[in-house]
Amino acid sequence: MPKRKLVLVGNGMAGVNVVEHVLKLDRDAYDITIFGKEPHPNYNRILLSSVLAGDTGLEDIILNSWEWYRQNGIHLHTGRAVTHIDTEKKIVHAEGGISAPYDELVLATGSEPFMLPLPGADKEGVIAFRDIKDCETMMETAKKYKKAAVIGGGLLGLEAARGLLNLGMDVQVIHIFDTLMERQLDREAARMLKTELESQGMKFLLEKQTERILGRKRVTGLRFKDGSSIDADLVVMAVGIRPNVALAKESGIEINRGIVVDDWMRTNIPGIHAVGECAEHRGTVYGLVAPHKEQGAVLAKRLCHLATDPYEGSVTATKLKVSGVDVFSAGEFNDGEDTRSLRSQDEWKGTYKKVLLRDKQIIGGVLFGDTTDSASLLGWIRDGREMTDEIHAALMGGGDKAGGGVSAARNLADDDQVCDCNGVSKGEILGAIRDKGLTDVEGVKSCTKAGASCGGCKPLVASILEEELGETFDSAASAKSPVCSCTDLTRDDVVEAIREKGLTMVRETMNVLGWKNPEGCPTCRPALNYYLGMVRPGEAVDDRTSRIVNEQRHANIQNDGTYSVVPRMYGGVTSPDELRRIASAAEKYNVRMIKVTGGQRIDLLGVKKEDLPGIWEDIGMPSGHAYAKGLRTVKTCVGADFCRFGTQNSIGMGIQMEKKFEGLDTPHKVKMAVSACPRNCAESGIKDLGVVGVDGGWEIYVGGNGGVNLRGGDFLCKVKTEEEVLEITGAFLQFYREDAEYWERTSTWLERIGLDRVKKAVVEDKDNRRKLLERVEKALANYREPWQTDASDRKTRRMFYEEAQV
Ligand SMILES: Cc1cc2nc3c(=O)[nH]c(=O)nc-3n(C[C@H](O)[C@H](O)[C@H](O)COP(=O)(O)OP(=O)(O)OC[C@H]3O[C@@H](n4cnc5c(N)ncnc54)[C@H](O)[C@@H]3O)c2cc1C
Ligand SMILES: NC(=O)c1ccc[n+]([C@@H]2O[C@H](COP(=O)([O-])OP(=O)(O)OC[C@H]3O[C@@H](n4cnc5c(N)ncnc54)[C@H](O)[C@@H]3O)[C@@H](O)[C@H]2O)c1
Ligand code: SF4
Ligand code: FES
Repeated sequence: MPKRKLVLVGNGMAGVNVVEHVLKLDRDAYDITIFGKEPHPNYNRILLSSVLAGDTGLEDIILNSWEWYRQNGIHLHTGRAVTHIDTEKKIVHAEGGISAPYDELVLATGSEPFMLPLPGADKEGVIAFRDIKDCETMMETAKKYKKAAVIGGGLLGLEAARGLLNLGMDVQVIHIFDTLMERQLDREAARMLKTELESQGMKFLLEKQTERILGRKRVTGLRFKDGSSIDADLVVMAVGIRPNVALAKESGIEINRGIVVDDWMRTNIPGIHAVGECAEHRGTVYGLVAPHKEQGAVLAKRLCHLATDPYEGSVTATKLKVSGVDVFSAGEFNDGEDTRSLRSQDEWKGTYKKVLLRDKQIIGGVLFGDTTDSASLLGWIRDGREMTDEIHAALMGGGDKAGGGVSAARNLADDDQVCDCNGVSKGEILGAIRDKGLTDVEGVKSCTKAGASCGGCKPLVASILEEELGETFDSAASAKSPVCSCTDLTRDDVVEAIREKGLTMVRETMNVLGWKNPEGCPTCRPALNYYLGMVRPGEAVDDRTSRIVNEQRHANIQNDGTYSVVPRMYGGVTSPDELRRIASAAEKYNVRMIKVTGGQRIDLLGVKKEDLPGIWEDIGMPSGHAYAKGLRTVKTCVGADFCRFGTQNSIGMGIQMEKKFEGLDTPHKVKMAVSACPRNCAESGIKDLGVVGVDGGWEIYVGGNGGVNLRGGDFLCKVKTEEEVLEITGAFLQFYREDAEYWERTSTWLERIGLDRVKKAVVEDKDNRRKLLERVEKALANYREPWQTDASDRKTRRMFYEEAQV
C-alpha cells in the first residue's frame, strides 16, 4: 500500500519537532515533504541570541543537518514559500512552480516580527531580530558602525542589546513603558534588572515613543514624540511578533490572531493542522518553544493514530538569556485584589523572589538573581499546588540554595519539567543517567536534549547528576566547555597543547589546533594571546591585534568614542608636581572631565584617540592600566602614619605591592587594597586580594568582588611580615593566572575551584609556592611600560592612534 503523504509548511523548530516525533512513533507511516521559506535546514532560533553575543557560532545552531533530511527520506524544499493551499484537491503550491499533494498538512509558519509603521522604517539599517540573516546583518554592521538603538525592552530587545554590546556597539534601548519586560516582571524585579543591565553598559530611554526614523538613505537617528532625538547607525525593532497567517487566510482556513486550532491542533479544514507560533489555541498564541513541543507531541500521536490526551494549553515560563543576569518568570506575577504573595529580597546579594498565591494556590512567580528554584516553582504552578509549610520552607527557608547544589534537584518530583525548551522531565534525565551510565551534562544533553537549546537548565541538570552520582560526580569536568565555537577544545586542552607543542603565536596556535574558524573570534583570540603569554613568558609573541580594543590602545574607550586616561599613582598617593602635570595636560587636550575613581586614581575623560600618545608624553607618568586585564589599583587607607587606629603602614605596603605586580597580565582585572586595621577603610574585603593590618601582622583575603556579583573575600591566611604579604600575593596571582579561564574573575574562579585548593597551592605547600613565585618573577621580567613606549614609537603611533586601524 502506498504511504500516506504528510506535508509540512514551515521548516522551523515547531514543525520539524512534529516530524521528528512522527518518525519516532511510526517511521513508515508517511511519505514526508517539507517546505521552508528560509534557505537553511532547521536551526535553533533561540540560540541566535547566543550567536549574536559571541557565545556560539552560526554553524553550531543547526538542529537537523541536510544529511538528517536525506537519511529520513524527506523531500525538502528550502528557499521556497508555499503560496497557496488547494484545500479541495489537497495540494500545496509553492514558489518556483513546485506543488505537493497531501493527506495530512501541518502548518508551522511561525511569526513575522512586528515592524512599527514609522516614517523612515524602510531605511537601510532598520531591521528586526528574527533569523540568521538579521543576525549576520547586525554582526556586519557592528564592524562599521558604532551606535545602535533597540526599540523594545522585552526579552528579544534585551538579548539583542546584550549581543550588540558584546560586538562593541554603544547600545540604547528604547522602551514604551516605565519598566522593562513588563510582560514578565513586576516593578521590583524590573528595577533590579535595569540596574544590573546598566552596570553592564546598556543604556535605557524609558517611556519613549518613537515618532520617526531619521536619515537619508541610511538611518542616522530616531526622533521621539516628546521632541527629543538620538543618533543611531542601526535600529533593531523588537516590539513583538505577529503570527504568520497570510497563507492560511488566503486558503480559507479560519484565523483570528493566529490559525485557530482545537485541542488536537486541528484547523476548521479536515486534514489541516497547525502548531507553533502561527497557531491560536483557546485564544492564546504561544511565543515560546516549550508549549510548541507540547502541541507537537499531541499532534504527532494523532497523525500516527495513537491514543493521547488532548492539548489543554500551557503554563509558560521565561528566562532571559543574558549572561550574568538570572531572571525567571512564570504564570501570574502582578498583585491583584484577590492575590497574596510571598517575597524575599536580599539587596546585598542582589536577589529577589516573589511567589503569587490565589487563595492558597500557587499561580506564578518571579525570581531574580538566583533562579535555582525555577523548576520546582514551575512544577508547583503547573500542578496548581497549594502552598504548604514544606513548600514555604523550600522556597523561603534559606537552606542550601545558593549556587544550586543537590538541594535544587531534591525539590523536584520525577515528572517536574527540567528543560522547558525541550520538554524534558527530571524522571527522563534520571532514566538516561541510569540506563546509559551518563556522568556529565554534555552526555545528558546528547541523550535527552535537555540543555541543547537556551542552556538555562544546565545548572539544574548538573544538580540532578550530583544528586544521583554523589561524590563521583565531577562538577568541574562537567562544566568544562570549549573556549568558544571556533573550536571543540577546552581551555585546559589549549594550555596543554601550547606547553607540549611549543606554540608561541596566536595564528600558529589556531592553525596547529585546527580552529574551525581560521580567523578566530573576539572571544578566543584575546584568550589565546593570554594563554600563550602565561605559558611561555618571554617566548610568546604578543599579538596586539588579538587583544581587546582597550588593551590595544592602552586606554578605556568611552560611550562617545573618546578615551579615558588614568595615570598610575602607586597606592593612591600623588604629589604637587604630578598634579600640576595632570592639570596642564588636561587643559592642553581639552579634557571633558577630571574625576577621582573608586580606586583612588585620577581619570581624565574625553581624550581623542589621536591625542593619547601626546597626553601620556606630557603627563610623564606610567599607565594606570585602568583598561587592562591585569593589576588595576592597590587602594590604601592612610594607615599608621596618620590614623590613630592604624596598626601597620598600609600605604607603604600598598605601594610595594603595586610596584611589584604592575603590568602583570591576568585572566581578568585584578583589584587590591591594603587597610591598616580591621576598620577596613580601603575596603579590602571586596577586592580580588585584600590585606588587613592586625596586631602582629597582616590578614590576607582573596576572591572579593565589589561589582556586579558582590562577594566578600575569603580569609586565606595571616602572615607576620611585609615580605610574606608580597610572597603570598605573588603566589596567589600566579596560581590564578595558571588555573583560571580567560575572562574569569577571581571571585568566580575561587567559587568554582574552592578555597581549599587555593590554600593548599599558595599557603600550605611551600615548595609549590616557591615554584609559583619563580614563574611570576619570569612573567614580570618581561613587562614594558606601554604609554611611554607607544609615545616614542612613530610607527605604533601611526598604526594604532592616527590611522583607523582597529
Ligand atoms: C532571537 C530569538 C531568541 C529566542 N529565544 C527564545 C528562548 O530563549 N526561549 C523560547 O522558548 N523561545 C525563544 N524564542 C522564540 C522561539 O524561537 C520561537 O517561539 C520558535 O522558534 C517558533 O517556532 P515556529 O516553528 O513556530 O516558528 P519559526 O521558527 O518562525 O519557523 C517558521 C518557519 O516557517 C517559514 N515559513 C513561513 N511561511 C512560510 C511559507 N508560506 N512557506 C514556507 N515556509 C514558510 C519561516 O520562514 C520559518 O522559517 C526566541 C526567538 C528569537 C527570534
Ligand atoms: N528568552 C526568551 O525566552 C526569549 C528571548 C527572545 C525572544 N523570545 C520570544 O520571541 C518573541 C518576540 O520577543 P519580543 O521581546 O519582541 O516580544 P514581546 O512582545 O515579549 O516584547 C516586546 C516589548 O516591546 C515593547 N514595545 C512595544 N511597542 C513598543 C514601542 N513602540 N516602543 C518601545 N517599546 C515597545 C513592549 O512593551 C514589550 O515589552 C516573544 O514571543 C518572546 O517570548 C523569547
Ligand atoms: S582602616 Fe584603620 S587605620 Fe586605616 S584609615 Fe581606617 S581606621 Fe585608620
Ligand atoms: S531550558 Fe532551554 S535548553 Fe533547557
